[in-house]
Amino acid sequence: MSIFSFVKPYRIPIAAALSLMLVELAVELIQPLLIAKIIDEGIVAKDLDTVIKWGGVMLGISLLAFVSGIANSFLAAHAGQSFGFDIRERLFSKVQSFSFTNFSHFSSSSLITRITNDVTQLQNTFFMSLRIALRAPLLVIGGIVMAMLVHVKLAMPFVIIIPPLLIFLIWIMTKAAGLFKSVQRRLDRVNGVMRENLVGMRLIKAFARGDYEGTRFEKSNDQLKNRTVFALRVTESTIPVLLLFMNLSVIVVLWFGKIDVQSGRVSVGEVVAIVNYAARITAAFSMFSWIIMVFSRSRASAERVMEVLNEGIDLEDTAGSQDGYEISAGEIEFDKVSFQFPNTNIPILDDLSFKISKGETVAVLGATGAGKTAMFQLIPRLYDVTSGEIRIDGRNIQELKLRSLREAIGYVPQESLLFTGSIKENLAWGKQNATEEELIEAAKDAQIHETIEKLPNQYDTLLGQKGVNLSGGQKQRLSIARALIKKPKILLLDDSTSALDLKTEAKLLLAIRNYDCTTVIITQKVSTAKDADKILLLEDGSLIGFGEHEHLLKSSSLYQEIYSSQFGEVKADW
Ligand SMILES: Nc1ncnc2c1ncn2[C@@H]1O[C@H](COP(=O)(O)OP(=O)(O)OP(=O)(O)O)[C@@H](O)[C@H]1O
Repeated sequence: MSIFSFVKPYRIPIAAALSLMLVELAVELIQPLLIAKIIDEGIVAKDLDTVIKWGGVMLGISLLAFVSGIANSFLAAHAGQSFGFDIRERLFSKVQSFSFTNFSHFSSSSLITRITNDVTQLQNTFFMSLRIALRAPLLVIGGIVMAMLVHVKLAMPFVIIIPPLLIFLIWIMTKAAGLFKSVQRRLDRVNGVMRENLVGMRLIKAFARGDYEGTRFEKSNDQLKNRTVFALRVTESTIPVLLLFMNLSVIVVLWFGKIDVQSGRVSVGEVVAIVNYAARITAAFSMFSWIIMVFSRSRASAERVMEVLNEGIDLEDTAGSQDGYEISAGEIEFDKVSFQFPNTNIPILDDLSFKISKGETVAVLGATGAGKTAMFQLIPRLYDVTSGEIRIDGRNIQELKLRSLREAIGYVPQESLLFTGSIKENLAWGKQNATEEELIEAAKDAQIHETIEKLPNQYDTLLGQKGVNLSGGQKQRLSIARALIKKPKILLLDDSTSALDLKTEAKLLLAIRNYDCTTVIITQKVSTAKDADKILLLEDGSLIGFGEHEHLLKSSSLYQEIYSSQFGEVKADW
C-alpha cells in the first residue's frame, strides 16, 4: 500500500482540476506571443486596430485563466480536504487495531503528530500539486519550448542552463527530505514533553519541578527550531542560485538580442517575448524552493504515515476463529501457560496451570512484580501467551473472535481511566444504549450511587480529563460500575478496590456475587482474599498455591507469611 492509493478515489476532480490548470498554463504561455504580435504588428507598425484586436484577445484569455483558476482552487481544496480526511480515518482505525506490541513501536505523541501534523502536510501538498506544483515545472518546460519556437538561437542560454539547475534542485530535494524527517521527529519530542506535562501536572506542581520541566521543554523546542531553520535554509538557498543563473541568461539573451535586432535577424517583439518567457520561467523556478520544501516535508510525512498504516498487526483474529460463538459460562482454564513480553527474553509467567469454574470468585495474591497483571492481560488477549493455552468454556481463546471474547469480559485495570464527559456517558461507555435503570443498578452495586446522588448534577455531572474531579476510590467504583453494566461473564478486577474502605469493599464484593459471572480479583488484602471461593498465589511468575483460605493457611508458607503480616501470628489451630 502506498500513499497514492488515497488519491485514487479523487481521480475525476483531479482530472478536472488538472485540465483547468492546463488552461491557465496555456494562457500564460500564449501571452508573450501576443505581446510580441502587439509590439511588432501594432506598436512598431503604428497600427492601432491590431493593438486593440490582440489586446482584446489578451483580455479574453486572461479572464478565461482567471475563471479556470478559481474553479481549479475549488476542486483542489475539496479533493485535498477529503484526501486528508480519508487518511486520518484510516490511521485512527489502524491505531485502534494495534496490539501493545505495535504500540511499543510508536510513542503516543508520535502517533498524535502523525495523525494531525503529518496528514496536514500531505493535505497541503495534495492541494498545492493541483494548483501550482505541477504548473511550475510545466511552465518551465513549456516556456523553453515556446521561446525556441519564437527564436531558437536566442532561447539557447535557457536550454543550456535549465537542465543543470533542475539536477541541482532534485539533489537538494533528496537532501531536504531527510532533514524534514528529523524535523518531524523533533516535533514528536515537543509533543511528547507537552503531553507528559499535561498528564503529570499535579505531580510537577507537588514536586515543584516546574523549572526543570520548563528547561526540558525549552530544550526540545530549541532543537525543533534549530532543525527547522537548518532545513529551511537548505531549501531556501536554492532561490539565490536559481535567480543568479536565470538573470545571467537574460543578460546573454539581451546582449545577442541587441546585435540581432540591429542586423534585422530578430524583431523587437521577439526579443521582448523571449525575455518575457525568461521572467515567467524564473518566477516558476523561484517557486521551486517552496515546492521542494513542501514536497520534502510531505515525503517525510508520507513515510511516517505509511509506517503506521503498514505496521503488521501481531494480535488479531486467527484464520480459524469461530464466528458467532458467544461465551456463555465463563469457565477459565490456564494450561501450561508461559509468557514473556514481546521483544524481551525475561520470563514473566512460567508454566501456569489452573482452572476456575463458572461463577467462582478467585482472589490472586502475590508480591509486586509477581506477574498478576500480566496474567490478567492474557485473558482478553491484550497479549498472547508465549506457550501453552488459555481456554474459556473449554475453547482456546485464540479460536474465538477477539470481539466476542472481549465483549464477554469486564476488565477493570489497576489505574482507573475515565473519559471527559458526564458520569452517565462514562457508565454507558460499558454498554451502548444502556437504560437509566441499568446505569443506576450498576452504580448501586458498585457502591457509588449514593455518592453520585450527592453531586450537584448527579448522573449528569461532568468529569474533567481522566476524571480529575473525583477521588481515587470514586474513580475505582465508577470503573467497576462501567464493567458491571456489561453484565460480563468474566469480571477481572486488577487491584480495583485498593482505595476502598473495608466496609464498602465488602458490600461491593457481596453485590458482585449476585452477578452471573466468574470473578477474578487481584488484591493485596488477605481480608478480601479470604472471602473468595479460592485463592491463587503467584510468586515470580509461578503458581505456588491454589485453593481455599483454610487450606492455604495450612499448606502454604507464603500465604501464612502474608496472613501474619496483615493479621498477626497465624493461630496454630490447624
Ligand atoms: N510492557 C512490559 N514490557 C516488559 N516488561 C513488563 C511490561 N509490563 C510489566 N513488565 C514486567 O513484568 C513483570 C510483572 O509485571 P506485572 O505488572 O504483571 O506485576 P504485578 O504482579 O501485577 O505487580 P503489581 O502488584 O505491582 O501491579 C514485572 O517484572 C514488570 O517489570
